[in-house]
Amino acid sequence: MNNLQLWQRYQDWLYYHEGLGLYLDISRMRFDDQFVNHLKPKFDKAFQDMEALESGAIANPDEGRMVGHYWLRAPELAPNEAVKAEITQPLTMIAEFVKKVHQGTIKPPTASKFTDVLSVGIGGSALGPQFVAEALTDTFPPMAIHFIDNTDPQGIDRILTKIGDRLKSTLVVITTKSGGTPETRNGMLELKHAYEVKGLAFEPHAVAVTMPGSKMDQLATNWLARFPMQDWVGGRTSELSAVGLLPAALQGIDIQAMLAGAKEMDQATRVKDIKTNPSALLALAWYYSGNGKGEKDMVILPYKDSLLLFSRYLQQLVMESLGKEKDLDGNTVYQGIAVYGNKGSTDQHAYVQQLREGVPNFFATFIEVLDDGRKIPLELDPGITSGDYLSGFIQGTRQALYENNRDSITITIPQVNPRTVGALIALYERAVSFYGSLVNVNAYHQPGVEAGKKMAASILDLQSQVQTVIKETNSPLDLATLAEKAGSPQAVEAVYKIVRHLAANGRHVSLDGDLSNPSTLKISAS
Ligand SMILES: O=P(O)(O)OC[C@H]1O[C@](O)(CO)[C@@H](O)[C@@H]1O
Repeated sequence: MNNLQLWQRYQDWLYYHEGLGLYLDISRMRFDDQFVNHLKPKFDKAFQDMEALESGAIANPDEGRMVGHYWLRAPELAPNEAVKAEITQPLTMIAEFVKKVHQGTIKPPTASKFTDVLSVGIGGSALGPQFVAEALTDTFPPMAIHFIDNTDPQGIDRILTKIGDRLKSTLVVITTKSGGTPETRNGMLELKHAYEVKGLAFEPHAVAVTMPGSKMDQLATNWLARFPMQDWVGGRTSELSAVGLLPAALQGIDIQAMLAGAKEMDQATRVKDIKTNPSALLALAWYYSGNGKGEKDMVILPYKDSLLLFSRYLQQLVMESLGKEKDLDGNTVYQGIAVYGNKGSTDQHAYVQQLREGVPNFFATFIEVLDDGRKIPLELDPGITSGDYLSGFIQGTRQALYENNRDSITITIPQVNPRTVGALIALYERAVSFYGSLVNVNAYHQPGVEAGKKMAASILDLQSQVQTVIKETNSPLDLATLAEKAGSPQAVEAVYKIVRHLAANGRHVSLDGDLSNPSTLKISAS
């Protein structure tokens, strides 16, 4: 196609949401009308599936759960009054709690006000709050936010050192839907210890966001507050539940505007017509690009620093939802779409070289923000500002990729603000739902993550056995004997890795022998 034909294609496929000022352009994906017609029956089913899901169907069949994250921004659509109350009550609780924290009516025992928020959680209990904090926090927010999203002691210490004496005025938010995630539990225990070391009580500084009745909920009965998480909201779609709204509100972000933006996008994506439904257009483009089998990766390139974490947020939303071995009929399908990205134009000086010329196994998604965010533009060259450069780079890269047969989608928003961020979240949540229907997978469970968790637990059990054997044995042992005495003769490699880690951390284990030849090693207590 020549430039004028492309311009026509651009106009033919351009989606514009007037209320949100959001544009979606899929003209640089090379599908044709025949492809769209071919997908129409699948989309008819996807629209029906969405309607059923929004009416309260058990959309997550193997966990027997409703999937209701769309009701979070439209409680009036909840299937019954009880579910509606599960949405509205936490919203009232959050508003009241945050107001009192900001006023200093709710305050820590040894300081006049809470100054900082320390959020502990992982996966869906961290990625949304992190993305939103990066995207929307003011330069001088009412409370600074920090995150612990791992069980890495060095990472935890780094945050604690940064907070320093302000620990006494830090509000700890422990977020875990299930209430039993080990990383989050460890973060909580580490913080409890940190408060104790400073002679402070942990409980009056802590709140929990978790499902009522969960382990964490039971632990938190004497904490400052508990905010319920709904059973019918999955972790990766929980940003607009208490999981994301509480920390956002504490940072002074307008959470009602986030909800409103998401609601507007939900409404726009209830239209049962591919061409005028932006989430359907995204799902269509993904299906086209990867042949309905995820053959191409999704590269997310926002040309705006504050959207840096969008790709990380989408990584979980898309990959945990769509990355499935079996389809809904039990066939082995190995579905999914790999997601990665960072930000432009920064990435142009890193991996865009491969995108333009290397293995063509991706499609790009550019996110463009019209407002440069400067009241007084500064011209660096005659008539040209930094923002003009950014705008030029996004156009240039899109064009350079297209010329070399690399497809792309472009989403344009007027500004990064609570409304557009809420809308972007909803846009992708619903695109994932549609795509899940198109490829017939359950987008709402995550059976695959359990295997790694179980294996990690068995390694920790083995470590306890190994430590007991080492402590009780006077003479050095080789790895095979140690594994045998620990009751796992087959697990020599695992035992080797356990003792190597213990030795590296001064945990009363020494390894003697040739480190490049593990079978020569003798293990003893030290
Ligand atoms: O909020 P939770 O229950 O601690 O879970 C955290 C994350 O762990 C997962 O269950 C995967 O292990 C995600 O789906 C979830 O977002």
